[in-house]
Amino acid sequence: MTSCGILVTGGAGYIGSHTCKALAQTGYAPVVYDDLSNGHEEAVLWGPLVRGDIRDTARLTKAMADHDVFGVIHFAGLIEVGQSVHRPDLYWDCNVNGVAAVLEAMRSAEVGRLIFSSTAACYGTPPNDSPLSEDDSLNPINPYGDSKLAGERMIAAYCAAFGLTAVALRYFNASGVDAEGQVGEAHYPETHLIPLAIEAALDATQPLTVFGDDFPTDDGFCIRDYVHVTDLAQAHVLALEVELGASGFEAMNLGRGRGSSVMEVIDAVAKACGRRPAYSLGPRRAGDPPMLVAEPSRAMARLGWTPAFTDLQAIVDSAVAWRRHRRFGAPASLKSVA
Ligand SMILES: NC(=O)c1ccc[n+]([C@@H]2O[C@H](COP(=O)([O-])OP(=O)(O)OC[C@H]3O[C@@H](n4cnc5c(N)ncnc54)[C@H](O)[C@@H]3O)[C@@H](O)[C@H]2O)c1
Ligand SMILES: O=c1ccn([C@@H]2O[C@H](COP(=O)(O)OP(=O)(O)O[C@H]3O[C@H](CO)[C@H](O)[C@H](O)[C@H]3O)[C@@H](O)[C@H]2O)c(=O)[nH]1
Repeated sequence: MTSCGILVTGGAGYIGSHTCKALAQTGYAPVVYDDLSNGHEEAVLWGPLVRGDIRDTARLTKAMADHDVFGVIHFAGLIEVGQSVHRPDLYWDCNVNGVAAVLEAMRSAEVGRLIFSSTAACYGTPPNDSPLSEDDSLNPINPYGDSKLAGERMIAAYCAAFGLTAVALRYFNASGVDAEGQVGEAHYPETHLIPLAIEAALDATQPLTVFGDDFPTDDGFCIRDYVHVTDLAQAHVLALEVELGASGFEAMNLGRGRGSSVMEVIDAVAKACGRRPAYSLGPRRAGDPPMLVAEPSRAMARLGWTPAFTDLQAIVDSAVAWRRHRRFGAPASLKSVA
C-alpha cells in the first residue's frame, strides 16, 4: 500500500496546523516537524510531533524515514517582513538553509513531492494596479521575500537535477481561523493586521498603529489580498497529487483576487466586534509595497481550487470568534513590532 504519511515542517504554526487538519480530513497522516520556536504544542492535534530544527538535515532525514512519508509540506521558517529588514541574517539562515536541509533530507530518504510555502513578497512592488500573475516579474523588496524566492529557485534546480517534484504556493495574506476553533492564529509577538486590529477593538490598552496613509491607493492605505487559512490548507492537500510537467516544478498564487485596504479591514473588525479599534497613524513600515492582489486562476485551473471564503467580513468574523474563545495563546503577550 502507498504511504499516506506527509511530513509537515512548521506544522505547529498557524497555517501548518490548519493544513494538518485538512490533511487528516482527507485521509493523509500528517507528521509535524517543528522546534516550537513560534508554534504551539496544543496545535498538534492530528498526528505525532517531532521536535527539531529545520536546518538539521540528519534529523529531518530520520523523521522522513521513520514515518515512511511520501511527501513534505514545508512551512517552517521566519515570517515577518519588517523584522527581515532589520535582521536579514536570521532570514537567510533559517529560510534558505532550511530549504537546503529539507531538499537534502528528501534526497537521502527518497521522498518525491514537496509543497513549499512561498509568498506574494516574491513580486516586490507591482508596476501597476493589475492583480499579480505568476508570469509577472519577481523583484522582492525585502530580505524575507528574497529568502523565499531563493528557496523557490533552489527547489526548482533540485527538481530539474534530481527528479523531485514540487509546487511553490505563493500565499497572499493568510487570515481567518478554523471554523471549529480547534486551531487558530497565535503569533508572539503578533505583527499581522487582522489580529492586532481585533485586539485593539477588544482591549483599549492595545491600540493599533496604522503604517502610513499616503500610499498611491484610492484611500491612501495599503491594499492586501486576505485569503482564509482553511482555503490555503485545502490548496496544499490538492497540490500533493497534482501532475506536474517536465520541469517537475510549478509556482501558483493563492489569493482571493480581491484587495482590501487597511481601513476596510478596520471597518470589518469594527463590525465584527461591535466596537471600533483604537488606532494611531504611524510612518510606513520598511519593506511594505502599496498593493498586493493575486490573480489566482492558475491554482484554480491546475488544482481545481476554489476559495470558499469570498468575503472579507466572513474572514474577519472567524478571527474574532477565535480571539473570544481561543484554546491557546495569551493576550498579554500580544505586541506589535514594526
Ligand atoms: N502568514 C502569512 O500571511 C504568510 C503569507 C505568505 C507566506 N507565509 C509562509 O507560510 C509559512 C507559515 O507561516 P505561518 O504564518 O503559519 O507562521 P508560524 O510562525 O505560525 O509558523 C511557522 C512554524 O515554523 C516553526 N519554525 C520556525 N523556525 C523554525 C526552525 N528553525 N526549525 C523548526 N521549526 C521552525 C515555528 O515554530 C512555527 O510553528 C511560512 O513559511 C511563511 O513564510 C505566511
Ligand atoms: O500593526 C500593523 C500591522 C500591519 N499593518 C498594515 O497591514 C497590512 C498587512 O500587514 P501584515 O503584517 O498583516 O501582512 P504583510 O502584508 O506585511 O505580510 C504578509 O503577507 C506577506 C505576503 O504579501 C508575507 O508573506 C508575510 O509573511 C505575511 O505576514 C500592511 O499594509 C501593513 O502595513 C498596519 O498598518 N499595522
